[in-house]
Amino acid sequence: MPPVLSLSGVSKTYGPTTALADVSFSLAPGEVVALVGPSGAGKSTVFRCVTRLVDPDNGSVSVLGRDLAGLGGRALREARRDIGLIFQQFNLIGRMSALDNVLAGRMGHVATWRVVARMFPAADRQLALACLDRVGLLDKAYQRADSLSGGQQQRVAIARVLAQRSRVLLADEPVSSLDPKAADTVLGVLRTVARENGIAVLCSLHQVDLARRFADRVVALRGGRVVLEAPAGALTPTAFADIYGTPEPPAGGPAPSSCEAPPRIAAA
Ligand SMILES: Nc1ncnc2c1ncn2[C@@H]1O[C@H](COP(=O)(O)OP(=O)(O)OP(=O)(O)O)[C@@H](O)[C@H]1O
Repeated sequence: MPPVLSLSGVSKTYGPTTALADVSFSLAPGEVVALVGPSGAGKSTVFRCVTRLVDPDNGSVSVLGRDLAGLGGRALREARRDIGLIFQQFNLIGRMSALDNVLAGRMGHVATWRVVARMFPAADRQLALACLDRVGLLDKAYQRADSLSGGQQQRVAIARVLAQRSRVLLADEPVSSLDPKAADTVLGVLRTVARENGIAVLCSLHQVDLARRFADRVVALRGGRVVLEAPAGALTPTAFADIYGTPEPPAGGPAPSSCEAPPRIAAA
């Protein structure tokens, strides 16, 4: 199957700092790929390149076979519609209902005046309710977002991406601020919607244990380079030590935030 998201030879420097060096990997429809690596490895820079917040110095990023470089105006807006985003801090509008937050995902699909006036067509409201149902939150549709638990808010954010009809979902540490049970629920929902809707999910995770359990594949960065690209099962304690330069903490613990040891190339 042709990839939905593809990075080819992407490099990015900030002054003297190499954030990414010749990074290549791709995601197939329905695939969940965990992006792991110590602090400063380049994970956020990957996300910034895919959303065009920064442009790579070299290489290309393609979504659905379309190179994002040079896209502007309407073409860029259309490409961005294909990319849904989920953040650590949920990024919902707290005073708005869960339903209105999900409807915000329709922004790229309906006339701007409808968004401003919050007068969405009935079909969009039906779709938004169906998306909330998919994440198990239909009964919370009219509840203020800031009255929901963290895990519920993240599920609303997933519903918003579903309503957006994105083909790629970038999840930047989506469960870092959740307790273990809520984290499992959110990642379970992410995996289910990825498979059922054919959405390619790229998810940065600090908890390597979660990457093993919920991802199909793992891409590990270190010093801006890909040091492991393999099925999630290949993320063994030995591979962990290669990536992070330190032994793996006890089960369920977060990966270390930084490391000093020199990089070693793990299994390809
Ligand atoms: N705007 C910037 N200006 C200068 N250096 C930057 C900038 N953004 C990132 N960097 C550097 O690029 C490297 C990669 O940073 P990046 O934020 O992508 O890492 P990360 O893996 O996301 O880290 P973390 O897990 O801590 O969020 C780091 O050395 C960082 O200091």
